[in-house]
Amino acid sequence: MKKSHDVLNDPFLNKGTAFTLEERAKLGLTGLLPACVQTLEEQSNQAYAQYQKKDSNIEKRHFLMEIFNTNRTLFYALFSRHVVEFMPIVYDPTIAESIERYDELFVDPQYAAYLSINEPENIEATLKNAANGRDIKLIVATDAEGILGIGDWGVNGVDISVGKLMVYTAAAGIDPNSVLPVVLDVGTNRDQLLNDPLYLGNRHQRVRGDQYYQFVDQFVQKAEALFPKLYLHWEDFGRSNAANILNKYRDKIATFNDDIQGTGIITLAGILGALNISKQNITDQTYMCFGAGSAGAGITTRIYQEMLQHGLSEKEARAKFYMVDVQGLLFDDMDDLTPEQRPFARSRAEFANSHELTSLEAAIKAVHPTILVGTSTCGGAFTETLIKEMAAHTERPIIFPLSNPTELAEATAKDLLTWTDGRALVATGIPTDPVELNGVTYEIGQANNALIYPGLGLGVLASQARILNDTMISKAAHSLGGLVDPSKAGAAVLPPVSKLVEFSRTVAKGVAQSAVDQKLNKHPIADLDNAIDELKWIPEYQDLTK
Ligand SMILES: NC(=O)c1ccc[n+]([C@@H]2O[C@H](COP(=O)([O-])OP(=O)(O)OC[C@H]3O[C@@H](n4cnc5c(N)ncnc54)[C@H](O)[C@@H]3O)[C@@H](O)[C@H]2O)c1
Ligand SMILES: O=C(O)C[C@H](O)C(=O)O
Ligand SMILES: [Mn+2]
Repeated sequence: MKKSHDVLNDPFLNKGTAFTLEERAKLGLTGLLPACVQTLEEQSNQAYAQYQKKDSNIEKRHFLMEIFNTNRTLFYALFSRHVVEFMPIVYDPTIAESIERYDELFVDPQYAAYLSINEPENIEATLKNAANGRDIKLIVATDAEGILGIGDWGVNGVDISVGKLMVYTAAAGIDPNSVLPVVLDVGTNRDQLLNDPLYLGNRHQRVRGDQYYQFVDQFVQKAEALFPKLYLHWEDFGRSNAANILNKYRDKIATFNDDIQGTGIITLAGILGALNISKQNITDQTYMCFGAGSAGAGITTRIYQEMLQHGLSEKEARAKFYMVDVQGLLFDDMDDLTPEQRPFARSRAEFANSHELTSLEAAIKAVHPTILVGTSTCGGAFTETLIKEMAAHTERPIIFPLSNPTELAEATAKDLLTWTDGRALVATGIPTDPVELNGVTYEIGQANNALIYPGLGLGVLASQARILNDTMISKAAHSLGGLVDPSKAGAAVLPPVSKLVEFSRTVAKGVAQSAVDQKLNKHPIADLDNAIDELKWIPEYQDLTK
């Protein structure tokens, strides 16, 4: 058993002033703490009072990380008491600034595994060292080429893996002892970092091609060999690699790409919520994606799959979708389409003026979409002119500006509701306060993959599913239905973050049941609810002397 400072310095064991006098005597802690023995409640209240005195969001986050780095139980006890308030601080949007300033603010590696493409021979040792004997069931891995919408941040991007895992525990009770944040440091193309004397990562351009994919594969093989119960979450990879990596492994191991699949699920759930309010059918919609990258194409594919499930043929369903990217409306004669864009590229013969459709506004005028989803990283792209043009042709336009962080959102909910006189059905990627308009309070759903990936992960882990397939993913999207009263004026299209813990459990049950129904569970499960509950970690102190 660890003693003295080995206990105090272990964030998984440390209780700080909550160590009882008996524990202090048995663990060699006598005199190493102030005399007063506090309860977890007293510690939480004291920490929260300190938190409230911090002036900026980044200072609030930095303080919370100090708690995280020294006492995981206290951190999650605090997080569980303030989920709605802490999510935008621990996670999106404040995590963007934390990543941008990672090397300036660095104080602790936070039990992450830093894998360098220059030492692939160290992958196994690094994963073993980082696990340190723990039974790792969940890894969030990033190469940080596409952090949120802020792009390539090299090794700084490790913070997105750490932050995503914090949300897994806060939302779904995933045991923090069983998780491992990983960054694949393959270099960075950001000159600001390469020229920054404080930068802590490999100081060279990103490595691409065979060497890159061999490195990723070595990581997967070693991780799967070391951690047999592993669920592997890919996060914020670049558009040219994200889908390739997911497609290579999705039928072989339990794995998931949050930007592609997670956003697809939450956006479908939001659209189903919106159609619940407008009483319209999904097969009557005309869908436009603005920014057809990992998230945009992933969402489009998910909505397309849903239309097939509602009885449309592939031809009928494809006719409902339009993608706009840097080229404007995407056409099938373009030679720079990604494999994920190509199935949705249109024929120029459909338009008399196809060569003029090189902007979002022109595309909207030509197509008159009823659903517009932004994953473009272009802040403010949904202007009043083009939103009014869209709203002139559909009674309840569904408009989701999903780009993160805040300054990159294509529009604000307030503007969208104002410009459409309250008719728009809105969800945003960042948290948005309710909007008051014409005497109605509009609750704004957060279409962020953080509302779905924790429950999805809990479902995969509880069922010990061999893989995560589309049936399970579709089930996750439909599990979020029915949680909002659509008849209430200003109703949100998604359940509120205040119910995140509750609906993460609902999602987990649906996903786990789907895995078992498909016989994807590696071992027999007598009671699924029990299997889920057994995985749930509660932030409360254990008696270390027993
Ligand atoms: N709300 C969520 O849960 C969620 C989930 C994933 C991604 N996102 C956000 O979506 C955005 C994109 O993320 P991604 O992972 O798909 O990145 P990505 O780089 O894969 O895709 C971005 C796409 O936008 C296109 N684009 C860039 N500038 C454009 C312009 N001026 N006009 C049209 N298209 C343009 C790019 O060509 C690319 O195809 C980011 O801001 C990210 O934070 C949000
Ligand atoms: O990280 C988030 O807030 C959601 C998503 O994964 C993104 O990349 O924006
Ligand atoms: Mn992401």
